[in-house]
Amino acid sequence: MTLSMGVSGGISEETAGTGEVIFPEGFVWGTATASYQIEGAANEDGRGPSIWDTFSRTPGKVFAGHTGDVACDHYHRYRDDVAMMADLGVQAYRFSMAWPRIQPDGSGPVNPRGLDFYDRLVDELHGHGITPLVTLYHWDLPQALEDRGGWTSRETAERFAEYAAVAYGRLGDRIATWTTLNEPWCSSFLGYGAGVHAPGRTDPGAAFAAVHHLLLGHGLAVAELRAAGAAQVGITLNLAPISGDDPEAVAHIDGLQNRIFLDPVLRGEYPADVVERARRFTDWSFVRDGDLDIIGAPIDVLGVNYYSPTAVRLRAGQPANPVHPGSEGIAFVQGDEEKTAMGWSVKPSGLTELLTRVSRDYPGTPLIITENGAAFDDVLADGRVADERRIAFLDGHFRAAHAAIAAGADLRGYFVWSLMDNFEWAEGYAKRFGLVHVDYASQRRTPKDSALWYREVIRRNGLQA
Ligand SMILES: OC[C@@H]1[C@@H](O)[C@H](O)[C@@H](O)c2[nH]c(CCc3ccccc3)c[n+]21
Repeated sequence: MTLSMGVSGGISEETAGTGEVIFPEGFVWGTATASYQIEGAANEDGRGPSIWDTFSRTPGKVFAGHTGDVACDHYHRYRDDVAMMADLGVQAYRFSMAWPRIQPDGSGPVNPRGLDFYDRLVDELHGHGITPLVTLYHWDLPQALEDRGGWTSRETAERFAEYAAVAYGRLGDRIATWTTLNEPWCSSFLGYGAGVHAPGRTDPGAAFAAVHHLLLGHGLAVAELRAAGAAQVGITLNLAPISGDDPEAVAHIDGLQNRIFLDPVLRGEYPADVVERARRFTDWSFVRDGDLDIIGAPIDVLGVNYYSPTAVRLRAGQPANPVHPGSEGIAFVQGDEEKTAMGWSVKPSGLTELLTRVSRDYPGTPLIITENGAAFDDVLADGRVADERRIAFLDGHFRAAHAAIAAGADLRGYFVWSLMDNFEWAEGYAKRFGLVHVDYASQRRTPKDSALWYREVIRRNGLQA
């Protein structure tokens, strides 16, 4: 079953907020994880160091000095984790491959034991009837490449395409859907601009160069995957609806958050307003003739990660937000909506707004929600986690996704972030996004109430009244 399966079947009468909601026949329900966040075994079987191994060891960068050295020990526990997914009725599983397992130095020699792990994982998934969806890059760049400029260097884009070909060569016969990057916005603006993610650089000009080379890597990898016969290729972008009274402020942030990625990938061009505003930080000389044709090569599916909307307003004297270069005078504001443990506003209607906007402005590309979920302060008591807030969060967002489908969005599937609690980047293990609770001392997994609820949603292909 590939995710490009045409959806058929009627849409039940939309009843906002309550009432029965049934998704189209063939809609795919899944869960998502990422290599550095769950695998552990950081120094095992030939894996090389990544920028997150380096960053998490840099004092002050990650909560309490947490690292991904052990994480959920998924590298050793994957069989039980896959069996747990099957028990939860999960139909598809989005995971990422660790480039440093497959090419420890990011180029040249391939580490067969690294490929062997994903071989075993994919066979385990198929053995349980779970469809794999792979992300080739979910932030764990081999450190050796960062030592040579990382994503600010064109060479990294070229090495990424070679890595994609190596991964496809071993697993292309068993993985139908290949997404290249997870959230180039994070890799570039958090990693090279604000410095709050690996590699921890704080240089807006470097961030724009990283944007381009990440996108170029995507395009070069798509060409390799197509040449090798991949059934479905795509990319995952974290996107958000941007609201505010000042059109210029909204356009500025919408440009940096959304259009700087959507336009190249789906239209083969950078948005002119973003290019102009960025000239304070870069001369864009890293863009070469033909690059945008490579980046804009057609894809089969766009992964959308949505968590929370963004609201902005003008505020005199407001310093620039380091994540958004050039955002002087623009304040990021939050309404009085409920907040998650990350401090993010809970606004399901933002998902409907986002999906309908993408469908309207970038028609013709099927969408899948590759991440949506929430961290709450879960409590394990008597072998149970009564995470009612997560159930309410997901219920609301599933209804919002259904409303987008009813409005014409070509949405094919939904992957809840995350299968299990895991290493939440700069927050370490302090934030829990999982449908399944992980006790890191014992590595015991406990499906939360939300996991049991999700099992019923999947069985019903929708929500009860
Ligand atoms: O923060 C929850 C998840 C991460 O665990 C995933 O690895 C990552 O793909 C992901 N992206 C987002 C939205 C963008 C974002 C990420 C991290 C920090 C702030 C914003 C949320 N999440």
